[in-house]
Amino acid sequence: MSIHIGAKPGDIAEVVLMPGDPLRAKFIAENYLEDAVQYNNVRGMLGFTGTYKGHRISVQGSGMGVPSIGIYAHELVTEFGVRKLIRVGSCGSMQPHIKPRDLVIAMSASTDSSFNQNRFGGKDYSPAADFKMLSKANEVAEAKGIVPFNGNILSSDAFYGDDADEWKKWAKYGVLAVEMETTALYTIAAQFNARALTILTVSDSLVTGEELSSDDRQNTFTDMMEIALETAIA
Ligand SMILES: O=P(O)(O)O[C@H]1O[C@H](CO)[C@@H](O)[C@H]1O
Ligand SMILES: O=c1cc[nH]c(=O)[nH]1
Repeated sequence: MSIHIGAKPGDIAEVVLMPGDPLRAKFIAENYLEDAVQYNNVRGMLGFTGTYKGHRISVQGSGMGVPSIGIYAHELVTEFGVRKLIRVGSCGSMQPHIKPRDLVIAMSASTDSSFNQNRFGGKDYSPAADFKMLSKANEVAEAKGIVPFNGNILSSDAFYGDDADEWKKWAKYGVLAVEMETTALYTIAAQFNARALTILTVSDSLVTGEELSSDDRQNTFTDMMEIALETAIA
């Protein structure tokens, strides 16, 4: 058992899906995993292990934001031997051609967080996805008739910022969408020689103001979940 994950050695699979929302973790376990067993309820951050097409898979809520996923990713890799982490999250689109329910795969993650500046003495580290998993996720998506948008995303510390137009600078430089965790996930995976990928479903558009409900965000992003599961077992 680690400080934040109440599992025993061996309870967690080598590959873990990580939604921000612990109830999205429960949805994935209930709808896709066979013989799923809940191994964590510390702080209500649910974690489950089961099998998907005969392969052992875990799904662990990460909570919201860089500090929270930083804790869970670190403990999964260093205390439970996890080797592959796939974030399955929601995001806000910054580009007019990327609409609600579209999929975004994060090749890299820019950030306004100090997480890596602190780590690298003020210098700029570029957290990047695992290329093999990124390629596989695209292959799986295309086989389902889905063409995801691949590119740079923003991991922001603030869901509610002060300047309503701040996102436009990032958008001008080609950033596809905003979420709150990937910069830390990719950095921690790199630190411990593990592999990480973020797949996101667009839950709202900063361009048009459209947004999906909380229930949609928890229970309906099934294309993303299925692509992540197929990538996980590849
Ligand atoms: O839907 P999840 O995975 O939580 O991801 C996004 O949603 C949360 C904000 O509503 C942040 O965690 C952000 O990254
Ligand atoms: O706009 C959004 C939508 C989802 N997640 C975010 O962090 N921002």
